[in-house]
Amino acid sequence: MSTVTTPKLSVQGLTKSYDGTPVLERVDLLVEDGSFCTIVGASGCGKSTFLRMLLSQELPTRGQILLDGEPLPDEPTPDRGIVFQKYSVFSHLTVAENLILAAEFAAAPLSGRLFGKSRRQAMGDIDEILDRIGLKAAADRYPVQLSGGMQQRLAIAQALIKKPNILLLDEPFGALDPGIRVDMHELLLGLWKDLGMTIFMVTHDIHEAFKLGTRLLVFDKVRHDPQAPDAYGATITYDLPLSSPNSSPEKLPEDIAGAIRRPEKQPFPNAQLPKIHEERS
Ligand SMILES: Nc1ncnc2c1ncn2[C@@H]1O[C@H](COP(=O)(O)OP(=O)(O)OP(=O)(O)O)[C@@H](O)[C@H]1O
Repeated sequence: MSTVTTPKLSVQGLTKSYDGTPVLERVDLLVEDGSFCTIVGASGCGKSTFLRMLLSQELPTRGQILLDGEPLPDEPTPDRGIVFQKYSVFSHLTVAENLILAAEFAAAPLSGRLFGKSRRQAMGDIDEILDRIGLKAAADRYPVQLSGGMQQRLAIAQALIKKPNILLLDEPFGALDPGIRVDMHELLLGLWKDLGMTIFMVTHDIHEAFKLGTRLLVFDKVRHDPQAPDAYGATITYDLPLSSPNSSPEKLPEDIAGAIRRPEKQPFPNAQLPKIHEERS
């Protein structure tokens, strides 16, 4: 007897336009709980917009997103955390104080304050997270006293304090040196495995996308009018499983690699439509 499981996320006919200009068109996607989806695509094709819709920071123009089979709430909720390339932590608060503030707003969005048992619980969570992400010794430092990698650890901790089961990462390591990026990859993979989150991560680094993801989503336009470059939006043109040991960016078909490299406004090199949901051999 087969059992049917509800996907963690179901994206159905998602379209987003700004002032009538389409950015994303008819995006369809089913994502299982615990997946690590890496997202690549030309600059300006709508990757961040897609993440903001998963967070409910933006509402779709058409279509819908279901979370555990239910329509996504209209507002961001603590079960969905986000980390940006440059996170604006409060510079006048220490590492620990920044985390306390994040915990307070997650637990008590209206008052922004925690008292008694809830506060003790939050302090325990903060201690555990600081330990987990290697910032315990820096708990009393101010952001200006942290390296870039440490600041991104703090940004990740701020998202994790809300105990999200979906973590959205928008080029989180884009500003870091290559050596620090490798450390951050290990940290992120460890957190993903231990905490069982579903992750969506936008990156411009195809090697990073292959190394971290269980699934690669390529955003691109399937229709393009050279006379009207903004006439059509992007969608998911390739959806590749990355679990095979043979997965490698070097084996990427040239039309996918080209879609990732191509600046968004540049016309398509040929009129051929990319194949959707193609799997590599
Ligand atoms: N709030 C907004 N109002 C109007 N246009 C917007 C808004 N947000 C994004 N856009 C436009 O939507 C398009 C997609 O932007 P988005 O930031 O999602 O792209 P991206 O793929 O994440 O780009 P990049 O890789 O350069 O970060 C861009 O043309 C952008 O100018």
